[in-house]
Amino acid sequence: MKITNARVIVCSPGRNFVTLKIETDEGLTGIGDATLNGRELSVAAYLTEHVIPCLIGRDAHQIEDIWQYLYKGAYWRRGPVTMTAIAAVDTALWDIKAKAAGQPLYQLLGGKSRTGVMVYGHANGSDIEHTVDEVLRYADAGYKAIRAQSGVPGLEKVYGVGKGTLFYEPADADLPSEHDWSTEKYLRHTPKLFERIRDKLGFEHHLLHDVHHRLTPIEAGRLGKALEPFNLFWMEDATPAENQEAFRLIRQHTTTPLAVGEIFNSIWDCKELIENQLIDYVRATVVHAGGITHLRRIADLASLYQVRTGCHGATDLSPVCMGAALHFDLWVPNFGIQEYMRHTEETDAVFPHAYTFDQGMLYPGDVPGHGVEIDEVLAAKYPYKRAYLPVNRLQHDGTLWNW
Ligand SMILES: O=C(O)C(=O)C[C@H](O)[C@H](O)CO
Ligand SMILES: [Mg+2]
Repeated sequence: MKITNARVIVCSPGRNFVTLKIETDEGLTGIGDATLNGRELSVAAYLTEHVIPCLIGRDAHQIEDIWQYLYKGAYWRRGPVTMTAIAAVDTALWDIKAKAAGQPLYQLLGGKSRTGVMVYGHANGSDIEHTVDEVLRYADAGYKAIRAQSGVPGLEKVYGVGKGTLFYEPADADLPSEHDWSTEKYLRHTPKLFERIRDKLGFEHHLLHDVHHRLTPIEAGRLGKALEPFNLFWMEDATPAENQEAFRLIRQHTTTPLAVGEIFNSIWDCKELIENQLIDYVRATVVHAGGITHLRRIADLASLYQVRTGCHGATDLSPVCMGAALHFDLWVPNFGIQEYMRHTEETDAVFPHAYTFDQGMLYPGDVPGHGVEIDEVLAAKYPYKRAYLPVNRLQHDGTLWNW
């Protein structure tokens, strides 16, 4: 089956998405997500100018060979733009292969390892009481696992706190908006938040928290220790992970489980973290980590060290990534949890999908392929709009910090 055509579709139904569509001489098509939040057009150009010309005429069934060809063939290897572009090709080809087989994608990976995919939702509020109410609302909606983020007294805007809707969207301005940050205020506040949530909710539900790279390793150790009585499922991105060794210091101080990896794009970003058992969950997902083909390699390495998966699933990953990730999740033996931030109605309309939510679980559906399509006519009604994530500056002197 030959690849006859491929094209990039950029649209903004509520937020920006980049989608690659591959066509074959047998009439089968497949799509892959290529969205890199805030840098969307770089991946679109990379695909259009540098990747698509290499695909035409190749055998769509040779997924591994095409993966190696694009990875080694680029010479430069790795990096978010390259790996997102490769992921889009890889996802579209798995979609085509599964459609050709007349099977849902999870069957080609090895079949179901579980009945459904446990997800966590995002509860957030302007203060502790508001966040507690939101957590209870998520519990009432059937979620078994809930991430809690709250506004911090004395800070105007913080990561993870939206405007009270289900659709938190941080890429909110055409140039980065500026937030202020105080580690001291955050560290004083966060244990109180989880104490109050456990008081009201009890211990039946999983609770998660995203530090979003804003602490140093020793501060993260302190927070992890302070959160131990509240039994977190994980503390995420406790410190920036470019230096994988940094996690050793956190581990020395706390038994709160650690998750990291939404910004990783290859196995090399997490090799030491996994081999030294410095983390418990790896958060890489299909779109930014080289597609199903590469994510599977990461998960297999992780399984040797009892590290489980916890795929990233924020709104900037399109329903195409979510669909593919759910097939991966249903199969992967060392599955942990899947993040699930709901997309807007406009987004869902542009990307009709087979996956469904019920009682805190997602199900990828049983249609052939990954089960997500794109309505190109509708997509054309939502042109690209530049949108950036915010930056953080230290409140006391304006130093640029991690957001
Ligand atoms: O979903 C999460 O855990 C995030 O940290 C979301 C990220 O801020 C978002 O995907 C950045 O584009
Ligand atoms: Mg995160």
